[in-house]
Amino acid sequence: MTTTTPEETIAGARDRIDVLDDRIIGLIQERMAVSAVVQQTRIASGGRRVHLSREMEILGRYREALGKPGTGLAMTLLELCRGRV
Ligand SMILES: O=C(O)C(=O)C[C@]1(C(=O)O)C=C[C@@H](O)C=C1
Repeated sequence: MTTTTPEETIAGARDRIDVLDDRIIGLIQERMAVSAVVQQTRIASGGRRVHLSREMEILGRYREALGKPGTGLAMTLLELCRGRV
């Protein structure tokens, strides 16, 4: 029987975290591109970049799923997607 050392367990878990972080970053970049389409379309038809009620919906969703830090995460995501307001 082979035993796994704590160092090996940690190294393996960190490899998985790196893979997950790459996927998360890819998803964020995809979200930014989709968000840009929505914003550009709204602006081209005379609207504003920011849509507050939609942002409230998104903040609520993240908070419900992840608790209070979820709100901060959603705010950071929104800033990445539409810039600072
Ligand atoms: O859903 C929209 O109307 C968007 O423009 C997308 C988005 C987002 O990234 O989620 C970006 C800016 C708006 O203020 C609200 C939401």
